[in-house]
Amino acid sequence: MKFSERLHEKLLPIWRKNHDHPFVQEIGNGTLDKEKFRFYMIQDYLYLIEYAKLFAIGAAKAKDVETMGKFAAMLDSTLNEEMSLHRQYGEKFGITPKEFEEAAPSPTTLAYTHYMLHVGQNGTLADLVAALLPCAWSYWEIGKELSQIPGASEHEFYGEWIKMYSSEEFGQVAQWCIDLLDELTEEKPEEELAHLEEIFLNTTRFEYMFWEMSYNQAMWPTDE
Ligand SMILES: Cc1ncc(CN)c(N)n1
Repeated sequence: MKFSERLHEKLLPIWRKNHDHPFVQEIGNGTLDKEKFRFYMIQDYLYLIEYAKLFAIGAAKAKDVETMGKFAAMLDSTLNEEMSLHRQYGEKFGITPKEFEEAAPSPTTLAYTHYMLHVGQNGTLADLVAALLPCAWSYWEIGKELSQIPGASEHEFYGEWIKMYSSEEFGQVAQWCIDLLDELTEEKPEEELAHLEEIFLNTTRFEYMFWEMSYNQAMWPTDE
């Protein structure tokens, strides 16, 4: 069994929870409160700045030029394609790119990005890919599922978001990460696989926390 198949089987219940989260469901049926989406966009922009750095670290840790090139391309597409979606929503909300960049990260954004970068900087290339894979894979699954809802991709506000994450190009990035992790884990001892599974599980849980944080627009507790 490929390692990605093992991960998929094991983590399906958490993924189901992610897909069923009201934030995701309400994007799908077009009823999500725009203030919640605005909050999410800002936090997600900050998240993606840090997430993109993982690709740079991946390029530095890669063992061959082809893999380096792939990581470089993913860094570019995150900054210039995925984040341009956020900048377009920013225009609708009256948020400039500079305001996005200068916004304050929430505790969940900080915890999630710091965890990923810690694993990416201190672990192996397989550790890094295990940390970033739930981000690419789960969004692709969510995008595909929401795109099956009649009219969802054409929704006047949330349609663009669904189109981005159900797109062929986004799917190719997720598939490349899946294939790379399978390649890197071939013939690896169980102890190492269990360690990778734990990393994957942790960022999968962070994905859930990110939906939850966005739905509740959760920042730091106030001092009062
Ligand atoms: C929190 C989060 N996770 C994943 C993705 C998809 N790159 C995203 N935009 N935001």
